[in-house]
Order: sequence, then C-alpha cells, then structure tokens
Amino acid sequence: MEVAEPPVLDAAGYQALTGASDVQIADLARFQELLAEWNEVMNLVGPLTIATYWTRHALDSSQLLDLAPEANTWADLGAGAGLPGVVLAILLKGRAGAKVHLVESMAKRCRFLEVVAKDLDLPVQIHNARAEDLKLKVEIVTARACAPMTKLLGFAEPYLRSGATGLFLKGQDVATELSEAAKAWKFDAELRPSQSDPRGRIVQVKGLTRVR
Ligand SMILES: C[S@@+](CC[C@H](N)C(=O)[O-])C[C@H]1O[C@@H](n2cnc3c(N)ncnc32)[C@H](O)[C@@H]1O
Repeated sequence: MEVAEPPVLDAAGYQALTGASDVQIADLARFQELLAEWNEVMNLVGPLTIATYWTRHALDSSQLLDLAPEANTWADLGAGAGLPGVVLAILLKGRAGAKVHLVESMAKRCRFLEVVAKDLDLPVQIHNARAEDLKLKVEIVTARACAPMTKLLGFAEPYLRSGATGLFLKGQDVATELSEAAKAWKFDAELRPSQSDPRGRIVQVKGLTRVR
C-alpha cells in the first residue's frame, strides 16, 4: 500500500497549519536553535531531523494538544531532548495552571532541559528520575520513543492508575507493540492518525490493569 509522505513544513507552513501565535513561533524557533547547538556536543536527536524540525519535532509534538485542548497538567516520560514536552510547554505558556513535568532519567539530558526551560521561561518541572518511581497526578501522560508499549505501560502505570489519559506517539510497529502489550496489560486503546508521520499513530490509553 502506498503511504503519503509527511508534510515538509517551515515555520510559516507550521503557523498556517496550526494557528500558532507569532510569540509561540518565535519560542519554537529558539528551541530549534538550542537543539541544534546542543546536538553538536550531546546526542539529543538525529542530526538530520534538525532540518525537518517543524514537521518531525514541532508538529509531531504539538498535535497532542489537539487531542486534549483543555488539559493543563502533563507528564512527558523519557523527555530526552524535550519532545514532546518542551513543545507542549511552549504552547501552554501563559495559561493559568499549566504545568508540564519533564521526566528524564539521564542527568545530562536534564541539564539541557534546564537550560531550555530557563531560556524560554517555560511552565515546566524537570525530574531527573525514572518515570515509574514518581507519583505525579496529571491529566495527560505522554511519551515519544521512550520504550516499546509493554515496557512503556509499566513506566506509565502510576500516572494511568491515578486517572491520567495516555497519549503515546508511536511508529509503524504500533500494531505489533499493542498485541504484545495485551499479553501483560488490560487497557482501553484508541488509535489516532498522526499529522506528522503517515505511518505513525497516536495511541490514546485509558484504564490499566496488569494481567500477569
Ligand atoms: C530515545 S530517547 C527519546 C527522547 C524524546 N522523547 C524524543 O522523542 O526525542 C528516550 C529517552 O527516555 C529516557 N528514559 C528511558 N527510560 C526511562 C524511564 N524509565 N524514566 C525516565 N526516562 C527514561 C532515556 O534516558 C532517553 O532520554
């Protein structure tokens, strides 16, 4: 089956598609600069993806907000370079009660996140910790490229069990990952199309219990 290519957006194309404000575009462009600068000395994202940032990182991340436009409290597990968490925080900045928890187990990636948070004055809290060890009450728990579904649900268990909805960015192996995960967990999952990756899916997860 032929799969459409993802859109290749620049800042203007991203703004036309999403309706982001000029201030948000400026903040997103600054994040792209910081990513490019730090990627020279630290492995944050694939170097070639800096050139396709507006699709591959900005749109990939910000599309989650369309699925939960009212949600103010988010936790991004395995935030790494700040994707999707920093993009979400840029878009939520200025909204009363907005808070994005960036959870990342690697200390040097947390140092990068601290620099970005300060530079852009973001409503974030950075946790240098393993996601499964924290007890954060949030509306939405998210993750991109953090772990296969079976393992990811283990990381997300405390958040999902306390009432959060999961929005997980997944690639083309999502069906296999979900059927594997169903051997270990019982959960409700809905698949949403991805705007940034025609082969990718957003998995919306609610309710989670362990079956073995
Ligand atoms: C492949 S990177 C993806 C980073 C980012 N989400 C992105 O899409 O660019 C996965 C990140 O998850 C972090 N990680 C893996 N397991 C974790 C856990 N249990 N708790 C917190 N962070 C974790 C790793 O240190 C790494 O930075």
